Amino acid sequence: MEKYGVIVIGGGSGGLTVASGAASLGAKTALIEKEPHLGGDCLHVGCVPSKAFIEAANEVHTSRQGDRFGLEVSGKADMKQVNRRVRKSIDHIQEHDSIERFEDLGVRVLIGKAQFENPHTIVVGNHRIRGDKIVISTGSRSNVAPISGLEEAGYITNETVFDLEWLPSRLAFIGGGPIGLELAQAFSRLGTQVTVLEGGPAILSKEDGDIQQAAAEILKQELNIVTNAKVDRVSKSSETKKVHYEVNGLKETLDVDEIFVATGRKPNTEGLGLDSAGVIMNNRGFIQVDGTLRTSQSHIFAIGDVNGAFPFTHVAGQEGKLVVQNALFNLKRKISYDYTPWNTYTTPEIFHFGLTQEEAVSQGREIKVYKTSLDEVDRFIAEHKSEGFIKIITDNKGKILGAHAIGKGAGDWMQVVILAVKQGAKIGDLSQIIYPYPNHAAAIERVSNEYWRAKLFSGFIPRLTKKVIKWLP
Ligand SMILES: Cc1cc2nc3c(=O)[nH]c(=O)nc-3n(C[C@H](O)[C@H](O)[C@H](O)COP(=O)(O)OP(=O)(O)OC[C@H]3O[C@@H](n4cnc5c(N)ncnc54)[C@H](O)[C@@H]3O)c2cc1C
Ligand SMILES: NC(=O)c1ccc[n+]([C@@H]2O[C@H](COP(=O)([O-])OP(=O)(O)OC[C@H]3O[C@@H](n4cnc5c(N)ncnc54)[C@H](O)[C@@H]3O)[C@@H](O)[C@H]2O)c1
Repeated sequence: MEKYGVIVIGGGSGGLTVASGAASLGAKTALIEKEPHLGGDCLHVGCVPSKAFIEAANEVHTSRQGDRFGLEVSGKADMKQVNRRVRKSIDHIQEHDSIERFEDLGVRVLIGKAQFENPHTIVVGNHRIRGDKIVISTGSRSNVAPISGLEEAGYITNETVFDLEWLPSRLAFIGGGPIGLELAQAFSRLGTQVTVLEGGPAILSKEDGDIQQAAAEILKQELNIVTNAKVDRVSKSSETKKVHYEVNGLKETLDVDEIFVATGRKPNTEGLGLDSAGVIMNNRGFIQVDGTLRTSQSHIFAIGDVNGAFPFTHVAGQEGKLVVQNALFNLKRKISYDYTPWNTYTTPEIFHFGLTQEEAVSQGREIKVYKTSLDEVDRFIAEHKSEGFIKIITDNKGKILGAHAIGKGAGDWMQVVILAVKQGAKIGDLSQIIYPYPNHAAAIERVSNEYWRAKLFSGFIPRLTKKVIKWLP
């Protein structure tokens, strides 16, 4: 039986980070992936294709608005062309995540489904391999809500949408989280009539309340969004799919050509033989880990979506880097999610960092909230893209507890705040750096000026300066 220092199960965002890190540091490393290619969900059915699809849809949308400048644009978007562009983006990045590249790094790549035989032994096809340390990074998949008639009528998810060869005229999205909304808006921009049925009282339930409200107002210009929608069943008559739902006690039926289900995620743990490994799961069905990302077996780690902490590519990567150290050097370093931001790539983009106002209040903190509309920031005004705002939540001393923004490119220009907080800077420090005029990040300067305005131009300081100025010659 072949023996390895580290065996990684799953060649996606988390697994690839561990495999390359462990091999580069000299550990004998094996990587097991069930698909014939590496890259995982993010590359094949997640982040990359969705962002390529969104960009294609945005280009179509912008072209259609050419009439504002006297240009005539007509015609229907060709889904085959759109998805060909999506494929091109995947193929480009696939080169970086190729099996050959990992083998060149010294990783033994085994293609096949991994199954634990015992806590140290894994079976993959005809191979039985043994690992001193094992890292599970098998990701997640759509948790399709159990809706009567859905299976019979058929539906699409992020796993099948990028293979569509035709553009649906009418599309229902069940679920108003980031997966649903990013793609719902993209379809709308390609020319589809889109309805989003969200079971909860608001879309984007993890966002700050003000952001949720603003996002709903903006997105409603392009999408029909129904909240508190209880989807009872789905039926099909000839080519039309019917979604039967109830809202505020009223029964409604929505006729569509296709249904996209985006009702959350569930971990890929089936068939892994976790019982044989002695690895236990938490009450949500995700693999239970401690702060060092060790499972109930101290030599087995679980990272990425499968541990249910934060389902993002950058988190899987961050966890992977920590596990390389903990696994190889028997360290007990703990993961910190304190500086974990995320973006939602709707138009406009949404940036999320730290506590929401609701979370800060529920923790009983005394907070101050600074908010500036983007229609006070010159660049957004010049570009006619001034929808949105920036909001920073601090404690009484100006320490940043949360930062949120909705606006053009917010996911990029708000990065400044993450660095500032990481360096221990407070809100006041954000106005002490120079923002080359007229960049978008000046929104940060503007909101931090609010802090100084409150501090300097009211209360004791202006009373004092008034007196000093009076006595000056
Ligand atoms: C539509 C969509 C858009 C998204 N957009 C973003 C975004 O913009 N930004 C962001 O940060 N995140 C985004 N995400 C989330 C992101 O894709 C995941 O958080 C990330 O892929 C998780 O990485 P992972 O390593 O845990 O899992 P994955 O990258 O999915 O890798 C898991 C791998 O394990 C393999 N595997 C599973 N079981 C076995 C087994 N038994 N044996 C061997 N191999 C196995 C799988 O085939 C897969 O390759 C998006 C997700 C979706 C669905
Ligand atoms: N830009 C990004 O970083 C990005 C993009 C897409 C996905 N992701 C990741 O993927 C994860 C999963 O995204 P998601 O949108 O599938 O999940 P989610 O859990 O965020 O949202 C699912 C939504 O579906 C609703 N829902 C559930 N059952 C329903 C039903 N029967 N009827 C109507 N509504 C129902 C829920 O109330 C919820 O609002 C996200 O948490 C995110 O971390 C990230």
